[in-house]
Amino acid sequence: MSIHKFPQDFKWGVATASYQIEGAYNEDGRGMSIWDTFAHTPGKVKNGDNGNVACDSYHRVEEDVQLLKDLGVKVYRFSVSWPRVLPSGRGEVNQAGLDYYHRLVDALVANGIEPFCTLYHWDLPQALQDEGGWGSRGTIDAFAEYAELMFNEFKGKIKHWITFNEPWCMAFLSNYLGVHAPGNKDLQLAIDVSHHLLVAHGKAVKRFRELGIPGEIGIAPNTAWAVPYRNTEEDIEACLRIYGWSGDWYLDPIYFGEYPKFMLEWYEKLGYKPPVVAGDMDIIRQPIDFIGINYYTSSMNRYNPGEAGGMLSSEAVSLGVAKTDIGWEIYAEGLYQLLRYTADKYGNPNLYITENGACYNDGLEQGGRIHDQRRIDYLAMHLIQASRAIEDGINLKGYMEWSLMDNFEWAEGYGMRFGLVHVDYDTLVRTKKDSYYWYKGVISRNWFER
Ligand SMILES: CO[C@H](O)c1c[n+]2c([nH]1)[C@H](O)[C@@H](O)[C@H](O)[C@H]2CO
Repeated sequence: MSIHKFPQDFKWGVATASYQIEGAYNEDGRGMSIWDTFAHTPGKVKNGDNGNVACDSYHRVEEDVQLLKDLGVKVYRFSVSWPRVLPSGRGEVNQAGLDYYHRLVDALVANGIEPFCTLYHWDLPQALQDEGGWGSRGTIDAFAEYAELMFNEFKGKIKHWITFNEPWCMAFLSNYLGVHAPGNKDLQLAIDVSHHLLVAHGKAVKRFRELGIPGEIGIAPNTAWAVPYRNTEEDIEACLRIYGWSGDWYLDPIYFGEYPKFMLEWYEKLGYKPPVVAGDMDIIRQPIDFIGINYYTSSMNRYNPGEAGGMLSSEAVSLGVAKTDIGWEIYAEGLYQLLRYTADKYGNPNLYITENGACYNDGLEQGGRIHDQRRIDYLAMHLIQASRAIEDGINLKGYMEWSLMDNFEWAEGYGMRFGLVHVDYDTLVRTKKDSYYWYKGVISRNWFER
């Protein structure tokens, strides 16, 4: 057994997202989002589930903040529903929507919890999608205006801002693989979306600085770590393309002002390239204050130019390790390797783990307890790697567990549970799981033994 410690000012937290927990999809002036449209389309989400009610957090601010307070978190990462504050995506503001976020932020601050705000966690106003969505350059300025509204409205109250959650999901999972809203399957569109969201990110950061907003701003890519099947140049490059797809493609333009050359050449060989307009790359490369790392799993990849290798000629093979209930392989070492790679490549910037967690569908047992020991084991394994990274000089500043509570798991619907708190979707009763109490102990001690 060893003791795993964390710095005194380490920012312990949990994370959620608007469409996954809020519900109240058509209340108090909220506009429709692409996820309302997608989830209401038969066949898109398992069991026909949708976020109409979700965890009903829109009506349960005090109850949820009490869960956060009891947990002892220092920060709470949540996202804003863009169509709840700007029903048409731009123009007329919905004051009731802003008032909801003021209630949430004020309750957090009153309880000594720092709000960590994600501006965009996938719920684009449908009105903007109707004009081309992220495939259109018009959405760039719409996002910048939305960001400016939120910066001015919450200036001094919210001091940690994330522009985008998981650009790769916004672009490729949603517009090339078609698994998420709006469900397109078009590689050039996905490359266009990636570029437009990067320009939008840069414009928002630029306004954040120009407005003199106190605090910090960053972005949270989803970074799929890949381990080479064989120690050959072909397999190593196959892994670099996997990471390049989801991480470098976004972080290189921000940190270096250019797309990763090896990925540009890969796409150009296939006949695709980003729609760069003069001045775009300078806008994108606004300095940011941190990178948010969302880590859940890794893959083992090998070069395969055939169909099994897909667009990247990179085939995933099993790591041969245990999987969570959503089928993702558990590979905590991958978190360390990812943190190391990111620190070495981008100049050891401030990092937060903005998401890490596990899907285990343990249910209520006699006596109302939920014994999710597998989640405790998963969290412990990954926190060991986080502590190791800090000891090795990596500027890891905080950890936000995914998720505070079970919630709408996108195309999987409500069947996949990631929460420290169980939600009964019939009654909306929240029940703290064993992992909630374990994590509460880690936070209060700032160390744990394993
Ligand atoms: C490979 O996992 C991805 O990085 C990822 C996993 N997750 C995410 N991104 C999203 O940011 C969350 O909204 C999901 O609920 C959460 C759990 O699926």
